Order: sequence, then structure tokens, then C-alpha cells
Amino acid sequence: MIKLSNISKSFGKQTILQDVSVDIHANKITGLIGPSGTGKTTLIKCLMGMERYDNGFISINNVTVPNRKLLNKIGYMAQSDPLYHDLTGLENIQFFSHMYGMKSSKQTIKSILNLVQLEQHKKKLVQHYSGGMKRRLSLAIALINQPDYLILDEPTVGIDPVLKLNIWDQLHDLKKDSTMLITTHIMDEAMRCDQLLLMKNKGIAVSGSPQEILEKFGASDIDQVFLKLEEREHENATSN
Ligand SMILES: Nc1ncnc2c1ncn2[C@@H]1O[C@H](COP(=O)(O)OP(=O)(O)OP(=O)(O)O)[C@@H](O)[C@H]1O
Repeated sequence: MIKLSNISKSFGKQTILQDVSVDIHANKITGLIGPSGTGKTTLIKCLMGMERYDNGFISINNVTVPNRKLLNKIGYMAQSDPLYHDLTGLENIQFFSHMYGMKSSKQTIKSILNLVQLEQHKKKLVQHYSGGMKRRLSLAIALINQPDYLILDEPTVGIDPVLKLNIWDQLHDLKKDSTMLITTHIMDEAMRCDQLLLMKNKGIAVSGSPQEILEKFGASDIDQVFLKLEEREHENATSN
């Protein structure tokens, strides 16, 4: 389990996260969604140990973050693709796999490359990959070590609809052995998550399964839930 307790984080005078507490459970896909700039990536960077948080604590499997030993248990896909452009797709996968102390079998690499539909392009230099191909390669790198924890920041941006559905099916298969946290802006993807965390106003405004949240707000989609949250805020502000 990933546990965030009373996390606060500011950049200068701008408070991004305030007193955020949440448990992210194993064997589920948890979706972190919210308007641009609400702090989704900041939250993920805090739990990856890439940003220092100001207050509170984060633990993964009862180990306080940051901790180097946790790193090879986590598959992380950032929003930007930290790939080596002078290496081929295959060489990138091998490099990152070795970096985390693993030696993935040819079979594992092949099945991951097939999953992201890059098997035919594995010998091409990454500098010649399209944006979507780079995204898919980053996803392959996050998955290669079959990590216990998968943290994916907008993993399907630039990926075509059919492959996207395929990837979601695979993620649901993989969740039986892992804990997953995924950020997305795409509302039909949010509906594919088992649990949602809706970020707003420096914290998690609503959590629950997509269905529970829709029922609670009498909404037909998650966009409407955000609209209703806005309306409630407006009503509260005007009645005070
Ligand atoms: N290193 C930094 N220094 C200063 N401000 C930062 C830094 N990183 C993020 N911010 C600010 O923190 C806020 C939250 O950014 P963050 O990237 O976490 O949002 P997000 O919800 O992931 O957005 P998006 O959905 O657009 O990716 C933004 O206002 C951003 O400008």
C-alpha cells in the first residue's frame, strides 16, 4: 500500500498540496484526476522521492519515502520521456532494465515490445521515433521489471485509441500483482479505473469508485462532477 499522511508542498509562496492524506491500495488501478495545475505531478514526484515535501509523511509498503531500495520496486513513467535518443528502442529498454539491477529475458522484452507495438521498430534510433512511439517506449520501460508499484503520469497521451484500449486491458491484467497510480485528463479513461481521486483546491476533494462518485453527485460523467463541485463552491462562497 502507498500511504500519504498530511502531505503539504509549496513552491515559494504557492501552496500546491495542503494536508493531503490518502491510501492507495494494492491490486487496484487508482486514477488521479483533476484540472491542469492542481498538483497531480507534484504529488507523484513527492511519492517518487523526486520532490521534497514540506510536511507529513509518505510510505510505500511501510517504508518511508524517499528510500533508494524502493526504486527498483517502482515502475515510473514521467510526463516527459527521459529516453536516450542515440540508442535504439531495444537498447533503451535493456539500459533501464540493467540500471534497476534486472536482466530481463528476451522473451519478457519481446512481449513488452509487442504490447506497446514497438517490436518492429526496436532497432530504430529513438531520435527517429514519433511522439506516440516515445510514449509507448517509456511505458514499456516502466513495465519491464514487472514492478510491484506502477506510477504512470498520463501514460496514454499520443497513443491511438485501439492501442489505448489494449494497454488498459493489460493494465487490468497487471494489477493482480501490483499497486497502480495513474494520472489522466481523459474522462473515459478515468471510468476504467477502480478508484478515483479527484484533485481540487490543493487536495483530494472526492474519492471512491467511478460509479460511487457519479451516484453521489447524480452526475452522468466525471466532468459533471467537477462542474458540480465548482457550483457548490460558488454557492458556499456567495452564502457566506
Ligand atoms: N519545480 C517547480 N517550481 C515551481 N512551481 C512548480 C514546480 N513544479 C510545479 N510547479 C507548479 O505547481 C503547480 C502544479 O503543477 P503540477 O505539474 O503538479 O500540476 P498537474 O496537476 O500535474 O498539471 P497537468 O495536469 O497540467 O500536468 C503548477 O502551478 C506548477 O506551475
